[in-house]
Amino acid sequence: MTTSTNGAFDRTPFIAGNWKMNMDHVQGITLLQKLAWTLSDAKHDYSRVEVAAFPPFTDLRGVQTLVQGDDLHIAYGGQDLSQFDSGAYTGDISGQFLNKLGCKYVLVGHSERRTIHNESDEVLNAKVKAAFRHGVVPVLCVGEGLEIRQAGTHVDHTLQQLRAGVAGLTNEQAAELVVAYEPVWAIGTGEVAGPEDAQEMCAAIRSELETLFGADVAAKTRLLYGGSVKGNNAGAILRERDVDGVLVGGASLDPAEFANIVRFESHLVAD
Ligand SMILES: O=C(CO)COP(=O)(O)O
Repeated sequence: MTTSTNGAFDRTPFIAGNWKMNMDHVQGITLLQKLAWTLSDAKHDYSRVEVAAFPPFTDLRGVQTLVQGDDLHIAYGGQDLSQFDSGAYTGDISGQFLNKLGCKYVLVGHSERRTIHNESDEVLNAKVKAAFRHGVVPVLCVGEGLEIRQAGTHVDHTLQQLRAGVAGLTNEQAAELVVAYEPVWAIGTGEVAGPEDAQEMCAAIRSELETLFGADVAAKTRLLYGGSVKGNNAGAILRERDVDGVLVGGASLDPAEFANIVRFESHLVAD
């Protein structure tokens, strides 16, 4: 169980929606508004389960205006950032711009960026540091492809990505960091890793963080699972001891479904 003996979660659960390249800025506002209404109707307690959205860059200003105007407690962030601060980097977005737009978080090293944009571990480590430099918390994504899973080397592979991504961080930064384990074979395929697969990897990640930064830090870092998470499987995954949240793709585009995932505790009680 994620819950400790006193019934409280060890770490605040974090439910995040990665919209990927979906939702223009008008559609994005509507989606966020519907999500906020649904959660408000359900009297969701945001201090108990944190909610975040990762819209496309072009939506962020509208999201900021809505969140501020309606005093929403939904956090938001970019899906990527530049490893550089400013200058001649056409098409890139600085962490400083994200901070200015009120982004609390930013995704770093999503598998779609690692593969389609060939982002190396070295670049991703620079992006993690750039995020911290600009006061934005990185959500570092790690995870193996199908061949690696079939070869049985998925833990080694994922921990190697982790070590490269967090190299040079301070203990304080490592405690604040969020790590998302997203096995590539489970992304957008409907093929969800079993709760025990998510737990196996999250436990291995936590133990590696303990080796690198000490037990106090590792006890604070939040670890997410991502890959075909839906309302009907989120509860079982989130029940695992080392899984502190989920990073949701497709299902985050449906406000009712995503709200269902956010409210996973009500399903646990019903079990
Ligand atoms: O990549 C993901 C989240 O970042 C997962 O996507 P799906 O939930 O659509 O499988």
